This record gives sequence, C-alpha cells and structure tokens, in this order.
Amino acid sequence: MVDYSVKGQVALLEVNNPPVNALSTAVRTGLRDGIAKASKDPKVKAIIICGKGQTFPAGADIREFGQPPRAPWLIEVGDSIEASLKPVVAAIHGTCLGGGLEVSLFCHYRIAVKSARVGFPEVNLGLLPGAAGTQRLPRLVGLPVALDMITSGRHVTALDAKKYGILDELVAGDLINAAIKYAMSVVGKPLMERRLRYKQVPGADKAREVCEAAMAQVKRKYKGYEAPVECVRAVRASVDLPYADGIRMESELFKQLNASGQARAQQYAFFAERTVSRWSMPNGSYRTAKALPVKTTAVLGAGTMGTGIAVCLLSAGLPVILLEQNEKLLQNGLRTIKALMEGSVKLGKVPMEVAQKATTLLKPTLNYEDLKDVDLVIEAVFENLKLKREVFGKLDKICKPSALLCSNTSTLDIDLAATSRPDKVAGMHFFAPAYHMRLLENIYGTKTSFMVEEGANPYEIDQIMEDLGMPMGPFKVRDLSGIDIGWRITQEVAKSLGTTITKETKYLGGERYCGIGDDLYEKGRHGRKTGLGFYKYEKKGGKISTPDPDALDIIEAYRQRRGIVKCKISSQEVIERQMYSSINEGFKILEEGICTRPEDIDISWLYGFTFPKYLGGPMFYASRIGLQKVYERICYYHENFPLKQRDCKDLRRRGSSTSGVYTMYPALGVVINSYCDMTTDGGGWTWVFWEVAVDAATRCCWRSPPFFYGYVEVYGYVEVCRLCRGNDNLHLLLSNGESEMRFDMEDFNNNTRYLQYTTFTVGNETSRYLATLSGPSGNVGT
Ligand SMILES: CCCCCCC/C=C/C(=O)SCCNC(=O)CCNC(=O)[C@H](O)C(C)(C)COP(=O)(O)OP(=O)(O)OC[C@H]1O[C@@H](n2cnc3c(N)ncnc32)[C@H](O)[C@@H]1OP(=O)(O)O
Repeated sequence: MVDYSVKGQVALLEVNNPPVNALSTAVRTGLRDGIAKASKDPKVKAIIICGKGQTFPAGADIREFGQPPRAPWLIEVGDSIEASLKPVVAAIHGTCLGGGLEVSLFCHYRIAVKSARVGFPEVNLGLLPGAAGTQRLPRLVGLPVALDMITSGRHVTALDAKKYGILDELVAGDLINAAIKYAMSVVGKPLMERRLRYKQVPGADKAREVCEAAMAQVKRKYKGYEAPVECVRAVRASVDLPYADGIRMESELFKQLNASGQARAQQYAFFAERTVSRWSMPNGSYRTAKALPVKTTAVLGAGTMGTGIAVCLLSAGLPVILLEQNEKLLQNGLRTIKALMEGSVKLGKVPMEVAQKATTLLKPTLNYEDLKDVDLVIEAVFENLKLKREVFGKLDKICKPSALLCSNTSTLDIDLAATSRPDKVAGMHFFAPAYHMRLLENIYGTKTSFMVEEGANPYEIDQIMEDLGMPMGPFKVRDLSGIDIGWRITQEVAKSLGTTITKETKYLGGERYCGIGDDLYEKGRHGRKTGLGFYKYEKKGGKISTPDPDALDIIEAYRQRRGIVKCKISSQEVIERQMYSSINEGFKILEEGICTRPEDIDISWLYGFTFPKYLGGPMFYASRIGLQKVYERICYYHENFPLKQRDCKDLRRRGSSTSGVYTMYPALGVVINSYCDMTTDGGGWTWVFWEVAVDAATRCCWRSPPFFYGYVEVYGYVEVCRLCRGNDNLHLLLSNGESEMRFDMEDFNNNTRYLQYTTFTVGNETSRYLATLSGPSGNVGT
C-alpha cells in the first residue's frame, strides 16, 4: 500500500492504493512505518511522500467512516511526519484532498505540478477535516482563505494554492526527479519554522469579525446543513485555543458530525452518484452500450427552455443551430443566450474562452432545411401535442436517418411522436435552468398545490421546504418554470384524455385536480417572466420575489367558489405530503422498472431538484424513517385526501415485512435493526438511546455515544420526534401529525451537549407526548 525505496540519499514513500490512493488503515500503517524506517536509515537525508498512479492521496477512505475506527490514526501518522528530523517533502499531482491535504500539511515542504488541485471536500460528506486540517491550514494561509476552502469544499488549482502559500513551489517535468532535487536543496535547513503547530494564525486580531461573518454566510448559504457550521467553529478554535486544545475540539466535532444522520446521508449520496453511472436496463448496460457520436446539434424553440438547453450544449463546446418560427422570437432568444453566457462567465461557471467560442458555434435559423446534417435535435417548443407531432413529422423528413430526435417534454407521451425512426426518438427532459442543473431525465414532480387548495399558504410551504434545505420552495419553482407551461401541460393532458378542463373540474384522469394555477394563468400571472405569479417580482423576468396579497386573494376566491373550508396544515404535514408522495412515486418507478435502484431516484432528486444532500434523497430518507411508518402515513393521507396518494404495492410489501428500518443503501450496509428508546428516569431526566446494527457482511455496529448530539428520529405513535441541530439552537420537535411542539434547548449551546442533562419542563402537553412515547408501539418504549 506504500512502496518504500531509496533514490540516492532520498527515501521515497509512494502511496499505492488505486484508484485514488485513499488513506486506508493499510496506507496509514505504511506511511507511519516508512517514516520510521527512513528516519533510522543513516544513508537517507530527506523523505518524499507522493502518490503512485493518478494522484496524491485524495483523502481518507470514506468507506471506513461507517466502521469502528482503526489505528493508526491519521493524526498520529501526521505527528510522526512533522516530528521527523529529516525534511519531508510532499510531491503532489492529481487531487490532493481531505486527509491527503492534511498529510501534506504535516510535511515540512509541499511542491506540485501545475495540473494538481488541493482542497478540503469533507464538508460535502457532512464532516470537517478531522486530522488537524482546521488547525493547520489557518496557521499557513490565514482565516479568510482557510474558512473559504473548508466551508465550501472547493478544489483549488495549484496556481492559486501557490498564491495562498499552501504550496512552496510549482514544478514542471518529472515530479519525482524534481522532488528529489528539491528535497536535497532543503537538507540542513532548520525544520522548526516549517512545523505548522508552532505558527500563529496570521491576522488573528480580526478573528472575531471574520469568523462571525463566515458563520452568518454559511447559515444563509447552507441552510439546514450541520457540517459548515461546525467547520467555522473548528477553524475559530485555531485562534482561540492552543494547538493541542484546538486539535481536541476538532476531533470532538468530527466525531459528532460523523455520528450524525447527515454525514451518513451525504456519504450515501457520494457513492450513489457513482453507482448510478453503472446503469443497467433489460436491453443493455453501461458495460455494453456504445455512445453515439454527437458533433452537431440543433435546438427548436428559443424560449426559456430552448435557450437554456442551447447554453448547456454550447458550454460543452458543441455547435448549436437554433431554430425559431420568426425573426423576432429568434432575436429574443439570441439575446437571452448572450446574457446567460455572460452571467455564467461572471459566476465563474464557464471560462471566458468557452463563452467566446460559443458565439462562433451558435447559428440562428428560421429554416428547417438547415437541420439536415445534425446528429442531435432537441425540440423545446410549446407543450402542445399537435404542434410537437407536426415538428417531429418535419424533422423526420429533413434530418438524416441516424439523427437523434429528442423532445424536452416533461409530460407528453414520447411514443406519440409518430416518425419512421421510433428507435431514434427519445424524451430529453432538462431541468430548469437547463444550463445549470446536472440532471437530464424524466421524473414525476409533486403536486403541492393540493395543500394550498385546502388552506395552506404557498409562502409558508415554500419557507418550510427552504428551511429543510431546498434552494427554492415549490411555488417559486412554478413561477420560475412558468405557470403558463403548467397550464399548457394540463390542457394537453385533458385533450389526450378526451376531455376539457372547466372551472368545476375536480378530477383529471382519476386524480384530484387543482385549478389554482388556471386562475393565476387567466389573470396573466405566468410567473417570473410576467413579473407576477404566486409571487410578485421586482420586474418582468426578475429574481426578487415578495409575497403578493393579490395572489392570496385569487386563491381565497378559488376556495370560496369551490366551497372549500380553509384549514390549518402543520409544517410536519407539509413535509410529509411533499416527501411521502415523492417516495410513493419513487416506489412506483421501481415497481414499473423505469429505474432499477433507489440510488437512481435519489440522484435524480439531488441533481434535478437540488434536494438537500444531508437527507440523502427521498428514498434514503424513507429508509431512515422506516417503510412501515411511511406506508402508514401514505395510507392515512390516501384515506383523507382520496386520489392524491396512490397505493404502491411494493412499498406495502416492504412496509409490512419490516418491523424496524429497512434501508436500501448497499454502500453503507443494510440496516437490519434500528432501535430507538427514549426514557425518563426517576430524577426527571430524559434519555435517548439510539442503536443501529448493520448487516453481517460489513460486520459493523454502532451505538449512540453516551451523549447524543445531532439528529435523532424516534418513531412510535408520535409521528416524529426529532432532535435537530439548527444553525444555532438545538431543538426537539414532537409531532403527532396534527400539531407539533418545538422545544428549544439553549443550554445545548453552552457546553451541555448531553441530552440526558436536559429536562423537558413544558407542563401537561409534554407529559401527554412523553406518555405516548412510552406506549406499546414498536420501536419506542421506556
Ligand atoms: C477523529 C477521527 C479523525 C479522522 C480523520 C480523517 C480526516 C480525513 C477525512 C477525509 O479525507 S474525507 C475524504 C475527503 N476526500 C474526498 O472527499 C474526495 C472524494 N473523491 C472525489 O472527489 C473524487 O473521487 C476524485 C478524487 C476527485 C476523483 O474523481 P474521479 O471522477 O476521477 O473518480 P471517481 O469516479 O469519483 O472515483 C473513483 C473511485 O474511487 C472511489 N473513491 C473516490 N474517493 C474515495 C475515497 N476518499 N474513499 C473511498 N473511495 C473513494 C469512488 O467511489 C470510485 O469508486 P467506485 O464508487 O466507482 O467504485
């Protein structure tokens, strides 16, 4: 795992653990032993640590995080590197990330090739750099850069890393030869000043303002995520505490994060992202499929989706022919594309050269004949079946037989696009904004306006979902994608069902129909583009949304017309009805064989709807709640709001066959038993125990530490009992599905992190809830 050799007077420790040289137990052992061996060898004057193959170590082995930790700890290995009396040089290529960057920060010198990248991506796994990274990076580069790198997880180019002072030198040519030369040049130089633990953090006098600003920023930017907040706390300790105490605090915070549900979910998402690329269908798989070469493309329609798709293709360096029906629409589209490209460059998402090249790759046209040689056509015309069929008819005649003809439809049946080449016709549904979202797929959405019909306020629903970590609530999304689009889609669906939608329509195709969108549409409120939708915007096409009393009046008038008595819907119900309907659809998709694994569905949500990664995805979320529980709630909603939630046999089977939590995340092992116990002792303290055992294959079992810190869900008769770590306050949320109670536990912030040290002194109501918790139901008992 670590190849040891001596070249002249230099010992070479080459980490050899493909594909990314992760710092597994064997690698850590190899590094520790290598340093000891080189230190004892009188011939050796300097030591080099590097990676064999593609990269310097890209971090700890993520698969080890779910298992009992094994010595040697990375930090001990690091200490032995730093203590070496012979200079140790990190020779970096590829991606030097996480634990890899920490190893390099223990080395006395760091050199790299220009193509290398460094970073601390732990935050994306729900963690913080736990092997001294939060204490050593600030000492090397100061707080602003350290905070930015550690809370964002971004990869930094070698050039920038040199600028920040992370790297001592950039080298060209053969890295090992350059490293040997470099190592020999530093032999005999004092090492004390190269040991970061003895350095003060530069600019420490500004620590308070800098850290407070960083904390405010991460709370705003990463709502609901625990790790970025803890990253700031840990980095701040590099200034507030002596090195050894800072390390202790970092390690404590790391363990808390690692024991939390968020880290599990984010690590699941990491592996799920990779799993989905290994797709398999009845007629082939990623192993057997061959990509068709696409060198030229065309986009039909220069509206919101068409221009977004064009930008996406142009950013990938593909030539695009943009076709519209008249000059005015075409020119509008070209202006939009130019503005989007400029915006992407400003945000650093597209390099300037790519944007400049894009202008030469884009060809506007009004003539279908110009499409005769393209390899791929994506139509994004109005969601109107007749129009789409016409378009496909023309394309079929004009385009070469091998051309792929794709539709950006989100709802229409692709088989209805009658062509002579059905095998070359596909649905290619981009998610808005098409140039930004990483998902290209067809998936079901949630129909949240049902809840608004019953009495919920769209702004409250959006707020609840945004607090959960969605970047935009569902009504803001509807305004963004266009209420007119939704209107057109339902008109088409009605037509295909041989019916029409009227003011009285309550069911469409057997499902409950909500006409609030139609009422907004009729009043010209088509969303952002018209400046009015569910929200009011600062201008047509604006982004700043404010709640609009006029929209609420339209909704209220709708309710009155239909004789609906407005009722209060709890935030728990909002979350459940959103999430559980998606989970139900997820199981239907699996049942129908459209997707083969829950990971496929979760990744669709993570990419397509920017679902919060700390929840893993709806299917992972369901697995944590327990399918039995989810199924019961779906049945409850199905009975109370008929036709909204449809029964799903597969979920029922899974639900009824499992008593605890059945999970579907093989990357982390199948949970065979999840047990949660909440009890109040004679002294009035409430204790929570949480135990999870995973399957025999991974032979891994973890129990809640003596304290519980983070996030716990308890299921019994009480629907949800959550201990949440909000950005500042810990709170316990109890809900019985109708009402909920939230207890803020401010004491938790003042070093009393232990649940057993907290009493719930909230009178009779609480007793009722706690008494319910002690009832005979399944997982919860006293
Ligand atoms: C108190 C206790 C203290 C403990 C302290 C520990 C502190 C250290 C923490 C860490 O280091 S956390 C890990 C930080 N590193 C990362 O997050 C990097 C993750 N990897 C990537 O970003 C990418 O893989 C890459 C390195 C940029 C390479 O990308 P590329 O597209 O080339 O390849 P992939 O398909 O992504 O990966 C190939 C293959 O490798 C697996 N893999 C990647 N990284 C790891 C890893 N760190 N651990 C285990 N496995 C890893 C990845 O899953 C792929 O395998 P398959 O899934 O396809 O089988």
